[in-house]
Amino acid sequence: MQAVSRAEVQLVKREMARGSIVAKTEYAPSALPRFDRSMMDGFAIRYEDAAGASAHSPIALQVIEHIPAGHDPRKVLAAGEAARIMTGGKLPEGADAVCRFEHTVEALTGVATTIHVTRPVTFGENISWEGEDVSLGAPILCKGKRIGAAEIAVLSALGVAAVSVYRKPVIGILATGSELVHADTLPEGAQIRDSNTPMLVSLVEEAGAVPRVYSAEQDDLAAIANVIRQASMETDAIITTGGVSVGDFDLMPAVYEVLQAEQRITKVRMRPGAPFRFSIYEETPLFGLSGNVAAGFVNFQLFVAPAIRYMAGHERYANQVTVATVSEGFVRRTAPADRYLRGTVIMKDGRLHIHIPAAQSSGMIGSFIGANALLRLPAHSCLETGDTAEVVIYGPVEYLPL
Ligand SMILES: Nc1nc2c(c(=O)[nH]1)N[C@H]1C(S)=C(S)[C@@H](COP(=O)(O)OP(=O)(O)OC[C@H]3O[C@@H](n4cnc5c(N)ncnc54)[C@H](O)[C@@H]3O)O[C@H]1N2
Ligand code: MOO
Repeated sequence: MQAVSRAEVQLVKREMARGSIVAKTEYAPSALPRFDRSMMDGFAIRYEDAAGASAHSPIALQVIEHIPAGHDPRKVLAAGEAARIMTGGKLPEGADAVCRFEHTVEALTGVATTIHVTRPVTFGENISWEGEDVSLGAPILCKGKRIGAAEIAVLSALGVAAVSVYRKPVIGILATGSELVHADTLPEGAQIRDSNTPMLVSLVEEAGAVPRVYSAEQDDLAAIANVIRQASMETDAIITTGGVSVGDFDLMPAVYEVLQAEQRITKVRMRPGAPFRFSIYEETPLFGLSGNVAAGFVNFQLFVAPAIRYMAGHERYANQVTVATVSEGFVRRTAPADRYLRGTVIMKDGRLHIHIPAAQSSGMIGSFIGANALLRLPAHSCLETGDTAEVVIYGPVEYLPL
């Protein structure tokens, strides 16, 4: 990760912070709830007053006031008294429990001045005490963690209007290849629709960054170099697809030469995605992915996603690696070089299992539908049904009932 750096810290409005990563741990400026409150519709009482109450020998209490949510109690509750209180209502001084309507008689009319409690309550029953949810000074946002709906709810409840987060990195995307047409264009002859660009837009967003799509006069070295020059001034990193292998029109190596980019990685010993390249141009990282759609997907998950998460400020930016058991129906396989097999991991009987489809070619994307993991088959190893193997999980895992 030395090759990429964290984006700068900025203050953003609470509602704009969703999906961003916390740059500075935030502490609760006040307690939640702000006051002792009722969790049920019922009567605030002194718990000792209801000791021994039952349906056969109910205990009578005098109703002294009515406390809807949002209203301050006006009276102090004494022994033998009750205050009609609604869920969320502020507990009157002197009360230490709430007896719900269902455990009283004559309660539901709302006008009774005396109620009969038919069940004892314990101290604090149906009460949420001040600070019980979030105590004053407790950490509410932790550095390096992603902000989601729950964090935004807590910030709102505490009135925190803005938070320090890392700016979401902007990632340039450039698909190369003169055979490509836009996904909405009807391809003619041997043309193909560009599926890498929309795929990368989604992957970049999933990784917590902002995609910016570029286009260049295709298979024109100077034009591609110019677009990269321009993009390097507007983005934090650039992803290209295609043209990284040894074909007659595979221009990316020549583009890096023209740009005098510092080439750090020119090939990786794995499939799919062997021709992956990583370079630095004017301090901007350039990820050169294979044009083969599955190869590009694998390159992205293994190398680009962790780098983006790092730039975005994630504390745990590395891929999630664990082990899973290969499910029924897998045809025994060996690998001359490290191989990543796409598959679907599920949790069953308390263990992770992976189903691996037969279609594993670098140019095929169909078998990625519904997949959530890549199984690593190390070079010169053999894999069959029932074996356990290392898996990189990149999507949500379904849990089957036990
Ligand atoms: N003689 C050799 N040929 C190849 C080698 C090799 O070592 N020697 N490597 C193979 C491997 S492995 C891969 S992977 C591919 C990599 O090719 P490139 O990354 O240079 O990609 P392209 O040639 O530009 O395209 C490959 C394939 O993908 C299609 N493509 C390209 N861009 C898109 C896009 N945006 N959306 C959808 N599909 C795209 C393109 O039409 C090609 O079919 O090279 C092997 N060859
Ligand atoms: O490395 Mo390439 O991605 O196998 O086909």
